[in-house]
Amino acid sequence: MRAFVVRARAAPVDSQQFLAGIGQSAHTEILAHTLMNTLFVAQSHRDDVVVYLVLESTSDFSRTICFRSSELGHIGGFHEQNLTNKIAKALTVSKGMDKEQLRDVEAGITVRTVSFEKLVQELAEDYQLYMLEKKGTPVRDVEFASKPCFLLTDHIPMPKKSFNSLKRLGTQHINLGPKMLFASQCVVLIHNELDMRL
Ligand SMILES: C[S@@+](CC[C@H](N)C(=O)[O-])C[C@H]1O[C@@H](n2cnc3c(N)ncnc32)[C@H](O)[C@@H]1O
Repeated sequence: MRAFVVRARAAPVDSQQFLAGIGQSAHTEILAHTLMNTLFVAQSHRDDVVVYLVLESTSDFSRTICFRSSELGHIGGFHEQNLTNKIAKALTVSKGMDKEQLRDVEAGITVRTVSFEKLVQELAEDYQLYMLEKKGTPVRDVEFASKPCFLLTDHIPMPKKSFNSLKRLGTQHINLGPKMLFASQCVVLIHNELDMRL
């Protein structure tokens, strides 16, 4: 199993604001692009992937939308609008939720009011955490654990205080090369690196 967490610090948890953020300063389209490249391959989807999108621009709780590739039904197409609509639907379902509640959205998709910090604490019990960042170990020198979980951000960097808590959870840092890439490009390289080692 491969897990990916995208911490989207600029993404609104209100579904209308989320949709309005496409192509604007919130750059919510990043989430659709990353979702596309983590879950799908040509003519199919990967069957061993779980993706967590953590949307943090909120006046109450972060929303963590989870996509499990093995449980997803027919998604209805790979275009950006379809994927952003799936995220917006999960946000609508999450309206009025209290802290740390979970709701089902549709097959393979759930939404939780859980923070990034709490989520990674939970994931660290099952997975080896790897943070994608330019100062990390070159990916080709990394020996991956059997259950890796990759942590990425949107265009806003991980806050400094998160580095200490991630360190306590044994997070390793990975570099994917000299260029600053989009999160959606990082996940393709990670998948490919793992695919080549199978
Ligand atoms: C567009 S980048 C984020 C840019 C952000 N402004 C920053 O300075 O970190 C999106 C995600 O991809 C990761 N990333 C981008 N290029 C990378 C590279 N060459 N190696 C490792 N991670 C990378 C970043 O760490 C971040 O999690």
